[in-house]
Amino acid sequence: MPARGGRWAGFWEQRARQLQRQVQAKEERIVELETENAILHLKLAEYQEMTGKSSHAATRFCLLCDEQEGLQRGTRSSLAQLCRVIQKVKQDRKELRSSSLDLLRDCQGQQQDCGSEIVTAVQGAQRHHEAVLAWQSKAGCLEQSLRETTERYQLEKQKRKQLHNRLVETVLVRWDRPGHPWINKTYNFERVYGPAESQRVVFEEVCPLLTSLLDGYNVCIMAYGQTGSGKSYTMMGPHSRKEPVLPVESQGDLGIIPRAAEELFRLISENPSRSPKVAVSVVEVYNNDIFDLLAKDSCAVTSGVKREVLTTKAGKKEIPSLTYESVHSTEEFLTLVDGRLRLRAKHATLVHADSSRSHLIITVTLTTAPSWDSPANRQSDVSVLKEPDCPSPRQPATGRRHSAAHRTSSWSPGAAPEGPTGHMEQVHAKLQLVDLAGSECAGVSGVTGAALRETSFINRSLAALADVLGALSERRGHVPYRNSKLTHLLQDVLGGDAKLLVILCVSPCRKHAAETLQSLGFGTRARQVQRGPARAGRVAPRTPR
Ligand SMILES: Nc1ncnc2c1ncn2[C@@H]1O[C@H](COP(=O)(O)OP(=O)(O)OP(=O)(O)O)[C@@H](O)[C@H]1O
Repeated sequence: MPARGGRWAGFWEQRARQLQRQVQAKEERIVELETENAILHLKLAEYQEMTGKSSHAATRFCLLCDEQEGLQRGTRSSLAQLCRVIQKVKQDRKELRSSSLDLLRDCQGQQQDCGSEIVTAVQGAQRHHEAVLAWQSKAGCLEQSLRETTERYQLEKQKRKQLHNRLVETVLVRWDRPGHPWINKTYNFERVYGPAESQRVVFEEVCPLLTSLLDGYNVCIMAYGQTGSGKSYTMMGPHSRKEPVLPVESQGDLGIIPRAAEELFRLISENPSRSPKVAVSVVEVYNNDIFDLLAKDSCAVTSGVKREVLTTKAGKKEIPSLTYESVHSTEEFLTLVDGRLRLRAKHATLVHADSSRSHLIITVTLTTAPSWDSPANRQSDVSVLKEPDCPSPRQPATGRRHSAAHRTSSWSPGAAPEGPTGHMEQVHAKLQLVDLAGSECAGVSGVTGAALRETSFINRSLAALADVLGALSERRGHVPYRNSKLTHLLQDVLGGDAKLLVILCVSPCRKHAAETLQSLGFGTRARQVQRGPARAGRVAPRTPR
């Protein structure tokens, strides 16, 4: 038994050790497993954490996926829209292309048309250019020749002026009267017209004066001579003619007055920018009284109304209330003057069946637009411009009608008419056309009674005119202007700055030699009158046919 018990004990011991070893191994294994478990727990925790993270990431991913899906949907719809737009654009582009092609074709067509037009235009322009060049060269030649002609003209003008001043024409009078000393006398004048010379030739002498008139000079053209010597013929034309027919040249016998009117309006029309207004007054000096032949009575009938000459503050001679009428053409002028000439005093004498018994003075006043600076606007130099209280009509000598005065549109030429603004218009220049009554010897003309009285007044006024010219030519201190109404009225012309042309009408007949000598003497006096710079007296004798 102890041996067997010992063996069992050893066995059990061994067995216990074995089991112990096994338990130990198991415990170690458990520790190991626990360690592993812990590790695994750790890993699990780690994985859990990772899983958490992953699920968070997955959630975010899902969200992103959703978002992306949404975006994709949006993109798809946008894409679809875009596709539609692209389709539309493609369609539009197609249409645009086709319309562009059409347009291009049109443009090409138009371009071709334009091109051909441009070519035509360029060719035309070239032709024009060539024409312009040709005209320019022609104009250059013309300018050059105009310059040369102007220079030549100026030279000729100067020469002509010098010659004109030096050369005069001469009238030689030889008169052998039984019982009287032999007369052999020469008279020098600017120009002498023979019986055959036409009215046109006489007017050529007058014509330049009208240019002077428009340049602002006062001009006076006066016909002087014995009765029947051709004064009225020279100034107006023949008595027997009907109303003048225009143009004046078509009636060759018309005198200075119609020709001057025509030339005046022609010159005015040549320069419309300065276009002065033209007004006319018609006055006669009859039996040493002044009559306004344009004045009308209360029934608007024209009659001669007596007027007086006044001296203005500036020393000018004016006829207050003198009637002026505006005229705008030669026709108006001639109609007016012709009508008034019928009122002129006439009387048959032995020398002349239609003798004028008065001095006729037609005044043409040119006025320009009102100017603030004009002397007329600064001060009127007319003292009194009132109508006489009781105008006295002329004593009738020809059975003509006379009645009380009635003023129409009238003004004094010195004061000038008022313009539309109420300002005085400025007198530019005055043209006086004077047809004097003829000097006559009562014995020769055979007049008596009222006609003799007229003759006496005519001769006295002509003598007064000759006295004035004598005083002026001798430069006497006193010039007797007031000795007659005629000289008083013409004072500004005779002693002033007007260009004066005296036409002497003289008869070549022996029986009128005394009167002819007297007229030539008058002309010589007139030539000797030297006044201001405007003019020297020019005298041109004329003999009737
Ligand atoms: N150069 C001329 N050519 C043709 N006829 C003329 C010429 N000169 C004058 N006569 C004529 O002589 C006549 C007298 O002329 P006009 O009436 O002109 O004279 P006057 O000098 O005016 O006379 P008065 O002073 O008496 O009025 C008229 O019939 C006129 O036609």
